[in-house]
Amino acid sequence: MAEAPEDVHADECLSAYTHIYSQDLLKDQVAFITGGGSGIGFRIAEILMRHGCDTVIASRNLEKLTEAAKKLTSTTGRHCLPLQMDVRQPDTITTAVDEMLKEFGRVDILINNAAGNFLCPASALSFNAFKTVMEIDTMGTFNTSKVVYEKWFKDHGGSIVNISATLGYKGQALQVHAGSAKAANDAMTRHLAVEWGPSGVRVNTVAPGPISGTEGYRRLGGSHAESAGIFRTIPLQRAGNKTEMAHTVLFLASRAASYVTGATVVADGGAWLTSANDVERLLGIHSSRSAKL
Ligand SMILES: CC/C=C\C/C=C\C/C=C\C/C=C\C/C=C\C/C=C\C=C\C(=O)SCCNC(=O)CCNC(=O)[C@H](O)C(C)(C)COP(=O)(O)OP(=O)(O)OC[C@H]1O[C@@H](n2cnc3c(N)ncnc32)[C@H](O)[C@@H]1OP(=O)(O)O
Ligand SMILES: NC(=O)C1=CN([C@@H]2O[C@H](COP(=O)(O)OP(=O)(O)OC[C@H]3O[C@@H](n4cnc5c(N)ncnc54)[C@H](OP(=O)(O)O)[C@@H]3O)[C@@H](O)[C@H]2O)C=CC1
Repeated sequence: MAEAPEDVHADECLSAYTHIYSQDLLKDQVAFITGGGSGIGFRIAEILMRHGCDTVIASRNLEKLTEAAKKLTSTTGRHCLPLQMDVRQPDTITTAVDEMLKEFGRVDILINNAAGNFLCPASALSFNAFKTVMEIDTMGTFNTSKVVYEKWFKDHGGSIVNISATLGYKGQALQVHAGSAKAANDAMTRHLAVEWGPSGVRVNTVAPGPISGTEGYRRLGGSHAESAGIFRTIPLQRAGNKTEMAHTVLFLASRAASYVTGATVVADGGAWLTSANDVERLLGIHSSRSAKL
């Protein structure tokens, strides 16, 4: 199996991190990261901070965020502010963005990383379940982008990076809710890039494949897929890791990508190019089953 650079399963901050980009790439900038208290969002916060950035990590669970912010601050020496917020509730976003501007006086980068997902056959998916995932993934991305744009980016410019997924590129069983929501986000990226470009705002997306060491990966049967050898059918023959996603985000967020906007960068080891994305077949689950998974 092809080897993954950096630690594949580390839940803690990276102990021996090797810089790929200049360490002051984001010096004195501020990033707002939704869902930054865990998984890929946490690693994005860490890598951005290791490049000179201060961060706000925002989601629903303040206890988790506070613990994460402590770790991030002590490991990187930059300031991380944890703020409670639900991307489905615009009022909470407004309050969080106001608090960030009060604390830091600016924001340069927005990472729309928060999402909700589970495996469920379309026939068993309730109307409310589909709506819930659309509200978190798609509306949540729009809500947060709009608040940050109105309050800061409109007058100062900025960089937005959305986190999508390649799972819907060919269609995939048990994922109609998440695949639809992420596809809408890819379109949103292009629309907002066109509308907000004249204000100096770049809008891009990173589309991951299976990324190990997160709650999302566990929920979607990642460990099972791994031990069953399923990822060998991916061209790079493995799941990706959080650091690899964070590096792709860092590129798009930074001045290294100053002429890139409206782009979706696929970071999935080539997974969607092969026929290996038939989760139903690979995990031995049948969509005729009516029970929730
Ligand atoms: C990892 C890949 C593994 C294997 C793949 C194998 C091969 C692949 C090879 C190549 C493929 C290439 C790429 C694809 C790979 C990866 C997958 C891509 C995307 C991954 C995305 C994520 O990881 S997103 C992050 C995941 N994390 C979370 O979800 C955490 C946050 N989640 C939540 O808060 C909840 O789970 C929530 C989303 C349900 C929202 O909570 P809440 O607002 O409290 O809502 P509820 O009131 O609980 O529920 C609302 C309605 O939804 C129904 N529901 C809830 N859970 C389920 C379920 N499990 N199944 C069905 N329905 C559910 C609930 O009943 C409510 O509906 P009612 O009608 O009852 O009201
Ligand atoms: N892991 C993978 O294999 C893949 C992941 N992705 C994408 O990467 C991103 C991160 O996923 P991953 O790290 O795996 O998942 P996690 O479950 O670890 O992270 C999801 C984060 O979203 C936050 N969140 C969920 N709902 C809300 C909400 N309503 N308001 C604010 N925050 C919320 C959660 O925090 P809290 O509970 O505190 O609210 C949590 O921190 C997602 O966009 C996901 O779709 C894409 C493809 C594959």
